[in-house]
Amino acid sequence: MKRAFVTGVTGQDGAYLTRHLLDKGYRVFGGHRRTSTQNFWRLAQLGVEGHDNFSFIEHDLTDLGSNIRALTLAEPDEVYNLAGQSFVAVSFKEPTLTAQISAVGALQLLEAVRIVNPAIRVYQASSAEMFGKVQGMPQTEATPFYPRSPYGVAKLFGHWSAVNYRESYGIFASSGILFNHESPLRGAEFVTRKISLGAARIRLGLQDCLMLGNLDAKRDWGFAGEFVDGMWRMLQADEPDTFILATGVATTVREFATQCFAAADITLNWSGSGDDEVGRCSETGRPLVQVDPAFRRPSEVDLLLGSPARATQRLGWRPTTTVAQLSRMMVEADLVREDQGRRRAS
Ligand SMILES: C[C@H]1O[C@H](OP(=O)(O)OP(=O)(O)OC[C@H]2O[C@@H](n3cnc4c(=O)[nH]c(N)nc43)[C@H](O)[C@@H]2O)[C@@H](O)[C@@H](O)C1=O
Repeated sequence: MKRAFVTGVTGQDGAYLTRHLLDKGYRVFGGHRRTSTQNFWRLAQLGVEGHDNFSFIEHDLTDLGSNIRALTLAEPDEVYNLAGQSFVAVSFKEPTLTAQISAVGALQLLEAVRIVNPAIRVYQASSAEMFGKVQGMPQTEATPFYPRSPYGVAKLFGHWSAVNYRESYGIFASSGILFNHESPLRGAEFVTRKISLGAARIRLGLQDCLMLGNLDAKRDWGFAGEFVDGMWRMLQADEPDTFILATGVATTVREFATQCFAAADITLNWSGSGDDEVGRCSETGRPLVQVDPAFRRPSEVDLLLGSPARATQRLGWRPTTTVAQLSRMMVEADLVREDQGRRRAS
């Protein structure tokens, strides 16, 4: 039975990956940092919490001793580093914390692997945010990096640390440069889930209007449930390397909102521009989506579009969920959850 240690197990990717590994017969240890309110809803929803082959390990990525302790307890064949401060907007407000977790934390984990057992295979969660102000289209593993946020800068440090430990110590450390990947388990602060939740709540009469920032930003959005399989495949390859996981299709925030509202049976008509742009209900003319400049960022990543060609050729990884299917899946899940919440409240 293979053993895996997953950091950041309570997040969207941690939950999907752990489910994936359990389905493949792994014994999985999930690292989580104690907080005053527990955050296990994703693990409960996927049937991970309480599974015979799953255990939690209390763990702090930024603490070398904690990393060594976790690896000594779990004795893993594979480590997946998914822990981090993953919200780009917050990284502008908490840049040092972001760097401590996503940059230095990644290094501390690699260092612990080197000390405890250099034969452990490591997956480092890198990010398309490292491409930032993009230097090529579509972005490939050869595209130069140009991060535009403290988050992107921190992720770049983690990425190069993985490459460096591969080259310096022969550690099997693969870096997955993942483009945006979403699901019904996404946190509500990220734009896709904010929109799917807003569309569902407006449909159910629980909310009047949805406030967004930059509607022109384009992202390459895929389904997180498929991306975790790409992570796993990276650690089954003959050689460690850097791989992009993306769909190769980019969509604007505006178009994603249009699709989500359509999935909630509401047609949006857009008018105006800049901060005055409005998405109105085609039947009533009511403004349902408006712009709040507070949701704009000090520096924006306008467009991310990745090529998954290397992952397809070398790992056999191919995403199949379209952005239309993704938006529908997310809205349908939010309609059910919000309706259940409404019934419980009444
Ligand atoms: C690859 C990368 O992917 C994610 O980072 P992100 O792309 O920043 O994700 P997001 O959903 O916060 O923003 C997407 C776009 O949408 C724009 N946008 C407009 N209006 C709102 C708005 O109201 N809220 C938010 N959050 N964004 C908005 C926003 O300005 C940006 O252009 C993380 O998983 C990250 O961990 C990661 O690695």
